[in-house]
Amino acid sequence: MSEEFDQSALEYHRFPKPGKLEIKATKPLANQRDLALAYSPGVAAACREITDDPINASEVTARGNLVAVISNGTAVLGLGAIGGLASKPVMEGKAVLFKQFADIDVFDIEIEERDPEAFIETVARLEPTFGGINLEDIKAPDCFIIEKALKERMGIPVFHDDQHGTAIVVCAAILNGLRVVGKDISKVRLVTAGAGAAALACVDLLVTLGLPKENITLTDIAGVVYEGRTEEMDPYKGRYARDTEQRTLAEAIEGADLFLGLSAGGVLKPEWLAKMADSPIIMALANPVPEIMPDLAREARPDAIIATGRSDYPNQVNNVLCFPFIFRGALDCGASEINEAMKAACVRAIADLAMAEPSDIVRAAYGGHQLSFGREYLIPKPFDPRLMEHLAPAVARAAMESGVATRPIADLEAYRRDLHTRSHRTGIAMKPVFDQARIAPKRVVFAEGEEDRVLQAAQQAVAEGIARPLLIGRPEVIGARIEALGLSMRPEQDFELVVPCENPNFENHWQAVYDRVQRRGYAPDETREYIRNDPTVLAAAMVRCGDADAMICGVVGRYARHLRHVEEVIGTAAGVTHLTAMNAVVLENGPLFIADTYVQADPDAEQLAEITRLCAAEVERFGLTPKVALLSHSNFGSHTSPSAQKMHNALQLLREQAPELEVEGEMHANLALDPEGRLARFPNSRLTGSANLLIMPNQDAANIAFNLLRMRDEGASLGPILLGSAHVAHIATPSTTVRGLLNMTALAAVQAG
Ligand SMILES: NC(=O)C1=CN([C@@H]2O[C@H](COP(=O)(O)OP(=O)(O)OC[C@H]3O[C@@H](n4cnc5c(N)ncnc54)[C@H](OP(=O)(O)O)[C@@H]3O)[C@@H](O)[C@H]2O)C=CC1
Ligand SMILES: CC(=O)C(=O)O
Ligand SMILES: [Mg+2]
Repeated sequence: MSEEFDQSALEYHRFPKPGKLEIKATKPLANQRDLALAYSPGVAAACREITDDPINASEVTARGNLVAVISNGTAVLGLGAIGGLASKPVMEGKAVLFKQFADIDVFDIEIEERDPEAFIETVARLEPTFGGINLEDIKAPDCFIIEKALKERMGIPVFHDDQHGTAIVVCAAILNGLRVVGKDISKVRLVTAGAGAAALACVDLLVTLGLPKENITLTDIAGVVYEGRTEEMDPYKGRYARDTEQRTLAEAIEGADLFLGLSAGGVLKPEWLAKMADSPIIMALANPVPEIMPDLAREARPDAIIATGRSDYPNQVNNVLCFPFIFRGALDCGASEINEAMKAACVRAIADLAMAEPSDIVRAAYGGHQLSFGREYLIPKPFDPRLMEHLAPAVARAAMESGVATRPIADLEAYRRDLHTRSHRTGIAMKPVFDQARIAPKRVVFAEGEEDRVLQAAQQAVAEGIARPLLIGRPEVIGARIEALGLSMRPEQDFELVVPCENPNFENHWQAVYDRVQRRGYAPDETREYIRNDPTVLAAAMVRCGDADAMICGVVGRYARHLRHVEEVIGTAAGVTHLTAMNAVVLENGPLFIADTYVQADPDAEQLAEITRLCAAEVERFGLTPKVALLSHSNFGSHTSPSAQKMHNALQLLREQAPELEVEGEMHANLALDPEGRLARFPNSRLTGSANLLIMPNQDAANIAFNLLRMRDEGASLGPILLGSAHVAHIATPSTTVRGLLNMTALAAVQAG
């Protein structure tokens, strides 16, 4: 690892606050009443709930979602017995991974105690605090004794991550690796470097999956684990002691199909690899330095599949793919333990997910690399947002079927959907829209049907059952891109191809367009060209003629060009004078809508009133009551500039046109979002609570505010949502993600309903 990288890691840990964690309150504590509820006397009511029935602890405390990551620092990564204090960065790190990947809260607990019995006594007494115990970086064989005793004594899941988390991920990777090289698990030979916590758990699980015990050779610091060896032996490795003359890893590796390193950096020499069998699988999983660096292994054996525990090489085999999700499933069904059936379910779920279509978010997180199942993509990536929704329900189902779930989940499919929503923040805002779209899926035509993002969004729309995509493009290009992206949707069955040069409804389409544009200077011939050459025009014509229910364009090219086509061919709905565009940023407490971000550059008061009405109606689709603030540099008449005056006038118009609407203005942005500040400044405000729809005086303000918030909030955003058109049409932007397009598809389908 370079010095520069180490320096960056230290800065990451030091600034802006030391460490990686803090505690955050989930309830307000702003006044005397909150204090009385949170603490004495109110808290006593919560205590009594638990004394009445201990199961209520998961309802009135954070326990049901709280896991202890506990270590005594005796086998910290591959750094050895560096002690509890020095292990703290790793344990804080595990806590962050639990939170980030599965929304599980963690207290990291480092205990300075190397005697297993004393350690067991300490941990066993923590049961009231936690919903689960994740033991971490405790050396073998102590970890076996500790885990067994704690499992017996505690009524909550106890899981030694370095054993079982690692074994689950390793087994998924090996099963998939063998699939790639076409070898049968019952015929392969395995040699390990390491015979400790991780290695022994891995070989145990591999044996249950069908790898014959006699095909396994363990090696450790003293070499091959053979029958009769006395040095550095314990009964746990003794189970795999072999009757063999081999004494070193260099000898044992001969003819092996699999190398599994869970020991220390650099113990595998490149020159030994030549002796391995054809297409060997080399898993060098010691952290942070693997048993062999992948480039050296690749040079020595170009035919090998290579994996490490690190994120900077392909095939990261690391227990992070398991522990957040196995605990998510176990906690959510109140599992009293994590048993063999739950582990097996997790192995299968990880292995299967690698073969499903990779997600756009994973691609984005990994620099847009092509990720399809194969030698360099054996198992999913840690940033794959699908992990939680695939693994946790599989684990919960296994817990329920094996009788260890104290709070069984009645509807596992609804649970999966809920997890999906939790792993995609925009999903929470979009949930009511998706639910509605599923009721009667509509035909949505995509103008840029050859684009990768469109194809991925279409695939997801099919999988979610929210729309039937119609893709404009060349069949051979669309087919090739579907193949390259590893998507499973098929023409006719899942989507329709719309080929511009073979358009059977061309006559209808051109006539419909001509009706709209003949007075805009287009001759019949030009109109024909217009449709043939521009897929946005064709998509608009299809919607106009009823051959599609809604259209989406704009993934390529300028917004203004697409807008012109939509205005020309589709136009505004009856009673609407102008189109308008609204975006939303999804904040922690819900979406904040902003308009007009793309269409009207400098709307007057009349136009602002229309924008507000269109946007407010759309906000309701998200299951929200619109609360509108008309924003300005002026605060309730503090300025009389023309732009302040127009916001004031818009308010008067809205009071007449939509008297039921909760709208106020003109006001500063901070007061829109701060009800108490607003009340102090202007007690007669008719807006209650925080505004969820901000109407800006012009497009500059709207677009700038939206993009600022979007960057601040790491891109969780919706839109642009085009409003006021005679038929449903949406114009994406070149930066719209697959998820953004999927959200637009769901919205379009619902609007068309
Ligand atoms: N990628 C992943 O997800 C994970 C990786 N790991 C990595 O695996 C390694 C082992 O962890 P864990 O099992 O928890 O630790 P343990 O201390 O329980 O086991 C370590 C094992 O490695 C052996 N070993 C240590 N040094 C050498 C060496 N120089 N040559 C040969 N064997 C050696 C030890 O031998 P002996 O028994 O003789 O002491 C022991 O068998 C660490 O590097 C850790 O980072 C662990 C968990 C997950
Ligand atoms: C990944 C992990 O848990 C370890 O290296 O110890
Ligand atoms: Mg570990």
